[in-house]
Amino acid sequence: MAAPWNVILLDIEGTTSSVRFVYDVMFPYVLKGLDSFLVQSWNDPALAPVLDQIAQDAGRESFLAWTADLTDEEQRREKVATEIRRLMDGDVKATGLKALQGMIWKDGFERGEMIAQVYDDVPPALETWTKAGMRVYIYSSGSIAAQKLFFGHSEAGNLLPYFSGHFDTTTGPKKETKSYDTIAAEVGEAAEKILFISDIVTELDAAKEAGMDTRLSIRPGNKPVEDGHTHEPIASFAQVSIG
Ligand SMILES: CSCCC(=O)C(=O)COP(=O)(O)O
Ligand SMILES: [Mg+2]
Repeated sequence: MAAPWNVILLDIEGTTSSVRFVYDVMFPYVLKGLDSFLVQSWNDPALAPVLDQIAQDAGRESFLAWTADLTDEEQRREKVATEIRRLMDGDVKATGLKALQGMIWKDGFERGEMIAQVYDDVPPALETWTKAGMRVYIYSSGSIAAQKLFFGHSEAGNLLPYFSGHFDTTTGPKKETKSYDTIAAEVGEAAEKILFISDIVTELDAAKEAGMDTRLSIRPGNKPVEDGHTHEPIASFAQVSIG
């Protein structure tokens, strides 16, 4: 029997990997390194668009406009650091914050200070699905750069060869149907031929509204899910039946 989907689209936190790893390892790494990263990278041209994005996420036109009242670099860095801490306190999935986190995680993954946790059932499922001819994509609030660092440096080794591509919030928010329309168009598949797996019901609702098939990821430490949703739960990728 042919597989019911041509594409499998995966969330990361709460789906391929534990919420605990993100909150206990990855986020503290950012908070610890934030101030020194900003000092060291302040004149790095790669930081400028990220600072503009942080300002835009805060409702301002640009970093220059956002910090126009400040007189020196140190004050501007402090404003950025305060905003990053505020966003992280509220677990806001803002695009600028996620881009900055990815830049800070780069050293951590590349130096071996962090190794990404993935559930044991994930690598064999990626192998099975891709061998069966399906394409696998990631859609996470984590930036595409961060996703590549994460899966390039996982406990199971480099998992990047399994992925046909990556999506983040630059495609659109994960709780909006339009984002899933865009992803379907970009991967060149009818939405009905795409399975999206996530731990967040509102993300799955948006994907289903776009016509995608869905599975609700139930992993240890995930936020409890209220009854009344319409998504088939799975506790392991081994439960995804490809026929
Ligand atoms: C490499 S992603 C790190 C985790 C993260 O920052 C995040 O926001 C994950 O969100 P998800 O959409 O994968 O639940
Ligand atoms: Mg998630």
